[in-house]
Amino acid sequence: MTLVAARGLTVRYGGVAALTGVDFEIGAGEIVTLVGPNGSGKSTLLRAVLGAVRPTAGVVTRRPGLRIGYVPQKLAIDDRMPLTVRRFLSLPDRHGTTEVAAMLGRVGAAGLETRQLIALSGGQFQRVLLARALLGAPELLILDEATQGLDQPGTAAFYQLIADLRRETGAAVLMVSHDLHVVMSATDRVLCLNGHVCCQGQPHVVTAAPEYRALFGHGTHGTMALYQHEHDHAHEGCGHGAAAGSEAHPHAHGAKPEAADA
Ligand SMILES: Nc1ncnc2c1ncn2[C@@H]1O[C@H](COP(=O)(O)OP(=O)(O)OP(=O)(O)O)[C@@H](O)[C@H]1O
Repeated sequence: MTLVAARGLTVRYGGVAALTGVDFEIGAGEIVTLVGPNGSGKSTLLRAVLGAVRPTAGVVTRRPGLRIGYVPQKLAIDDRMPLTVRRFLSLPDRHGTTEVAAMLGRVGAAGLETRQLIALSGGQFQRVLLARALLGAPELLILDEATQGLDQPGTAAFYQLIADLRRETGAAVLMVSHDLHVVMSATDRVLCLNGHVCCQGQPHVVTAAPEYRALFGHGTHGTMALYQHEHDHAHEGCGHGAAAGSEAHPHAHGAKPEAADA
């Protein structure tokens, strides 16, 4: 079942074309990762899916009544205003003490209820934001570079948590990530943007090859980041220029898998 679909989505900010003619959809329970260089329209696509930005042309359709949970890239907190984690998690919708405690436990942030929001570490704060999004029982969870500022073990653990949550709740996940080598093992589909859709494809997790395990370690469950995708056009600026009319060709893409010995 399709949760959100965009057809011919074009977004301009004044004279700047952020997205041009993007076709996109995400189905129930699917994990889709958006990749692309800075300024390639990733956040704009998320915002269009959320309904926070209006298409200049094209349409975005959401399944009626769709519950969306959003974990922003950053959240400006006024450090003059005291705000505990518990209060924050009950804004705007109230949630009971038990429910809040259980959700904090689920995201690996147990016992933080009475802590001040501004006193949390980067990793704790991201987990609290995730808890807040999950308290709304979303059918679609949207994450915009949610692991910014986390170290590599923290990042890997965060994506593992996302994959576990998808399995438990059945929620679809749409996320922007620069952590290609880490996120691939938890992704069904990758969409490479550069103002338009450059390419997309399924990640192919390689778990069996002992030489890869020896090289890349077991930090992300012994998996590594490789995926295949198909080109049907030439393009520049995505870091993998293909000849015009080239045929589908599997290859490693983006950041090289690195040693993950967490
Ligand atoms: N509110 C805005 N007003 C004007 N231009 C904007 C606005 N938001 C984004 N843009 C422009 O639209 C383009 C796409 O921006 P967007 O934030 O969607 O890219 P991104 O891929 O998420 O970038 P990054 O990886 O740096 O976060 C950029 O050229 C950006 O400068």
